[in-house]
Amino acid sequence: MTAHSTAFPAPDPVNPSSVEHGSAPGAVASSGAPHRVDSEVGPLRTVLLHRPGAELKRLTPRNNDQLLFDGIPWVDRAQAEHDAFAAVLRARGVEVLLLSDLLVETLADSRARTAGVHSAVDERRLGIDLADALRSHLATASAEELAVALTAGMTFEELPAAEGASLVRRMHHPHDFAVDPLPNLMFTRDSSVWVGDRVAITSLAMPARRRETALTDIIYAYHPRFHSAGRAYGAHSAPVEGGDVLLLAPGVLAIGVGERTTPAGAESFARSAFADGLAHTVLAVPIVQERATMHLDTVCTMVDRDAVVMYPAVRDTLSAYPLRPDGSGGVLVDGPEPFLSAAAEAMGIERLRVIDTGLDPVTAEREQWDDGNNTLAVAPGVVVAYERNVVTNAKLADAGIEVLRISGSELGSGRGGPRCMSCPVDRAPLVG
Ligand SMILES: NC(=O)NCCC[C@H](N)C(=O)O
Repeated sequence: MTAHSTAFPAPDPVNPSSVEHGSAPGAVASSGAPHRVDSEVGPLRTVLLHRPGAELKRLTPRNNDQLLFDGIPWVDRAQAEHDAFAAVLRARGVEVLLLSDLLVETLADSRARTAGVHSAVDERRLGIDLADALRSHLATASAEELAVALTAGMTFEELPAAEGASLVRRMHHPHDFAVDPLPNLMFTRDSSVWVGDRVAITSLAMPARRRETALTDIIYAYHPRFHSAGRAYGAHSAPVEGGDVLLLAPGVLAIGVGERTTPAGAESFARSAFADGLAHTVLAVPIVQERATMHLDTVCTMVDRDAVVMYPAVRDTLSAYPLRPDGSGGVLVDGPEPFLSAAAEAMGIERLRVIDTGLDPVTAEREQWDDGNNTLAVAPGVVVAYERNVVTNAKLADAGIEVLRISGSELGSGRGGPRCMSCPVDRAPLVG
């Protein structure tokens, strides 16, 4: 493993994001890193996916609600669907990075191992003795074994055998989780987001997902490919999830505020982006606090440099509070104003087009639930979408958008589509 040499202080192994990142909270000097994302639709060059694995096998009818799944996926089929998704991207020349591969490579670094073990072992749940035993066990596990424990979790019956009596072990059911699984890890969009040449480790709102950012944090801190990448935003700040962050144009962000991202999260993300020179305008966009609209990207995604696909039910009501820097480290707040005109103004275009999906309200509601509006652009006017959203896809095609259809019958049970399942790490700039 390459030595961890950066232009900024080495992270604290048990808390990589604790590094002091420059002037504003979460800010560092520009790294000149080779990764950069300035828009939603610039030709996609590199993307981070997570092929679902053993963590999905932890889902049962007793825990699926708490673990944020609407059903119990058929795991082999979900993996096949995900492989097909990755293949579609590769066929378009996209470099696909798989989170588990990066994690195993990262865990070759002893500081990453320390941080990974620290994130997984919860002394409040295990008690001192069991926590110590688990730490020792994981400390000697191979990188591959540790990566599985970190992603799929561990049950009490999977803990290493121990001498003596432990009340904790004796009173827990053998199938209780000693380390929680992370079945939502495949929604890589939410746990980190690139803005310009910096990566923000987000702050996830739901308890079932919080530990995901420990993994993205150590990957970006210690993987040789990323360890010099600049950071944006503070990983332990107010909740912001990547599904709420849309890069409408270079310097223009929209941040959904609803079930996941809070007003404080949107405001501090904006403050950090302004301090780092990553944005001149952030639109804070209120969305209904419901599961169906958990993130902004469940109702609106960009399909071209000046066009979005949007859930018709919100088209006329979506609003925005434009935030701009006040020049002395603060944030000026305007609005609320209609989202579409506020976005167009900030983007410097005459109009932000909404592809007219013209759906009847029932079909629109069904296809929104199945992530019809959650498309991933691989280039301007070219998007990946779930094939099941037949009507939305047909309307997109009618409007001249090339739709690369993928199957999501099993993947969709986690309530996330192609955008949710992808974290763009590098996009070519938009020219012209
Ligand atoms: N950006 C997204 O909309 N991500 C989908 C996340 C689905 C996951 N089951 C969750 O509830 O967080």
